[in-house]
Amino acid sequence: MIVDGKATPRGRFPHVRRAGNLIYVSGTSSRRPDNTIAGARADAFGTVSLDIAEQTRAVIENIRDILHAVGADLSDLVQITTYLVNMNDFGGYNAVYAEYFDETGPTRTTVAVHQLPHPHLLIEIQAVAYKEESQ
Ligand SMILES: N/C(=C\C=C\C(=O)O)C(=O)O
Repeated sequence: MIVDGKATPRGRFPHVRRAGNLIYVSGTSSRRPDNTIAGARADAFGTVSLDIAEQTRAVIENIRDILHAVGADLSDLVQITTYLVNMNDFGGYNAVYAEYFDETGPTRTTVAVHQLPHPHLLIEIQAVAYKEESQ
């Protein structure tokens, strides 16, 4: 399913797919529908500054919007995989993450990757939720 109002996927895949009671959310970034990136800005000289806290918050909010489109919420998440470009961002990411989730929340794996699909992206999250179809 492609979710109205979210950034168009940059490939032939959906934002989200339900398989029975499981809901799979494709890797999601802080990209906005207009293809600008929350947590990335350039000054008058073109110097780019990237903010892991802002990007992490935007990613989680994007996932929340995508889950809402299929009748689920962040509280239904059971598993998260996070891709960071730089493990030096782990602390900033972890602090924002803790505003949304705790030890009763989804299992989590965080890894560093060489690159993400845009040079201004610091983080991408892929997630799985469990929500009974009839609910
Ligand atoms: N999930 C993928 C890319 C996501 C990019 C974005 O949300 O900006 C993919 O290429 O598999």
